[in-house]
Amino acid sequence: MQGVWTVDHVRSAEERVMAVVPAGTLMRRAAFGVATEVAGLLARHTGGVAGRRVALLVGAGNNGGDALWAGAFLRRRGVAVTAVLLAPNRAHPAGLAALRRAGGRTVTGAAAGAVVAAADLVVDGIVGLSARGPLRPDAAALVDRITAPVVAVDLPSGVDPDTGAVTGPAVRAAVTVTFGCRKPGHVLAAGATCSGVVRVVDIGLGPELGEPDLVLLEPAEVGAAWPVPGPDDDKYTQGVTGIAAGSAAFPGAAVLATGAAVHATSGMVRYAGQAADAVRARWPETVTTGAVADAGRVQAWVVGPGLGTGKAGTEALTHVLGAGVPVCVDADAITLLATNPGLWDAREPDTPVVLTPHDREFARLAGEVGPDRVAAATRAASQFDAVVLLKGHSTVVAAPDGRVLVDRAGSAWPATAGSGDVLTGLIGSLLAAGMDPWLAAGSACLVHGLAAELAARNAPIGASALLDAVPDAIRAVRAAAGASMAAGASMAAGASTAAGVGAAAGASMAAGASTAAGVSMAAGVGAAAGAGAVARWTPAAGDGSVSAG
Ligand SMILES: NC(=O)C1=CN([C@@H]2O[C@H](COP(=O)(O)OP(=O)(O)OC[C@H]3O[C@@H](n4cnc5c(N)ncnc54)[C@H](O)[C@@H]3O)[C@@H](O)[C@H]2O)[C@@H](O)CC1
Ligand SMILES: [K+]
Repeated sequence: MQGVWTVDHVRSAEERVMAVVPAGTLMRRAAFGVATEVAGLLARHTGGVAGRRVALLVGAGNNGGDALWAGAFLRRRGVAVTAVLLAPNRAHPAGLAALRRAGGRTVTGAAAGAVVAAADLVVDGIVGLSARGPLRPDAAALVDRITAPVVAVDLPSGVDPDTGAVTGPAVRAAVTVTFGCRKPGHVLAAGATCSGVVRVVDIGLGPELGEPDLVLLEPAEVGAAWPVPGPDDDKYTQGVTGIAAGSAAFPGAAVLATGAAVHATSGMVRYAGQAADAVRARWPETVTTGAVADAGRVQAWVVGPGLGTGKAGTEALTHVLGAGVPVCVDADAITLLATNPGLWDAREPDTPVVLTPHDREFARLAGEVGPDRVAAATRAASQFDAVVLLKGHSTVVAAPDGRVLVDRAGSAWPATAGSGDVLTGLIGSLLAAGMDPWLAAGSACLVHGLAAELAARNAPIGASALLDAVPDAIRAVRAAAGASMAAGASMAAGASTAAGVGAAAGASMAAGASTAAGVSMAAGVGAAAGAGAVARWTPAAGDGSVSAG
């Protein structure tokens, strides 16, 4: 898992480190990381570094200081650096002096627009961890003039550092170079999109950071935990998933949710409901009945997709909540709980529940999501004593015990009708296999996003295609896991680290999973989908971090 830390925790860690290192050390480490990334991008994409034009957008604080120091380092490589001072009287004094000593130029006011428009690359040092609200009008007007790729310092300006919310104009970076660790603004809401590829520069905060506030699952760990049959297994030992979904009006939801459970594990799937004929026709390996009461024993239930909110749906929900096994509650079942909270009384005490609302369902169940998606999901998880998977481009999964993970979709391809039914079926089968509900929800989400990318290959898809790609997605995460295990084994056997890393990188590329960079999981798909300039500037696959030197 990769950790993500809130601004308060980053600041505390910074204070502790700053107390024991000479003044200015952290800023110079940070700035050196920015300069390294900028020089690398210039070299790879313009064929050189010396003589290239870099514009620095410099705000009033230390974020601008980082940009100015980075400019000073870039001058040593012969880059033509011009700093646009947005608050000339408050620009970081030491950074400004360093840039000027190194031969960098500064501009203010009306001359700035032309400098920004003519740059080969723009560095965004407008505002960082102290950001409040969107870009101010003067900065927004300059950002509008940018045609070159942007490297954001620490965080794209205009993005809320702790929620990723963007409420007005914001910088859209090709690369964000951040310091010490990822912050929530890099992975949540619109901030995840504005950040582009995130590079983490080690400035020595690591030992002081403590437990992360959020985590990101890695494809390799999902692959390692994915349940597959062992030599002693049969169809029952791997968990029987019950699907209470679909109706005469919506048989498709039942077919999709059941299909996901069929693909996810080798355990048995029982379907119960009004779409039994359609399910049996498409998935002959399932056992079908007309009502949940007749379904027989299962190890987890999925309830809701296409179920309807009438009498049959209410009866099905009441039955599964009282069955004493984990339940994934989705779609119409969420609406039923929202409109009739008394239905919660049917829940067998201690039954693990996973709720999978999108924003409108969440609002019905627990009030408006608001700008802080982590706070909303955490609040609902505690209120309902359930894992809450709040869907979005970045999906937040909160457990009642306070654990929170974020799944940053590598693409928007999962946004298609029926996609949620597939996700629910995946979660249900992982619950039936006995996986921790929070991990089950997060793992299903990661595989679901990867399946969408593999299916789409850069063209729109429907949920059936996504479903068909689930086995390939599972193969990919299992291959990533195999590669890490092989790498670990060879390192333990005394093989060189480089060989291990190379093997892992090769295997994850073969698997279509670009893991540590956390960018598009289907290699190349995300880059190809981006706007021309951004795609051209997407960094080469790397390990997602650079040394501060
Ligand atoms: N504290 C440290 O140890 C380190 C900090 N570093 C840098 O310092 C940054 C934080 O610096 P600061 O705390 O000085 O603050 P920032 O540079 O983030 O912000 C400066 C000022 O901008 C103003 N502001 C807030 N929102 C704005 C908006 N939307 N538009 C325009 N102006 C806005 C505020 O008055 C704020 O004080 C980090 O993001 C990072 O770049 C790095 O140098 C690494 C070390
Ligand atoms: K910034």
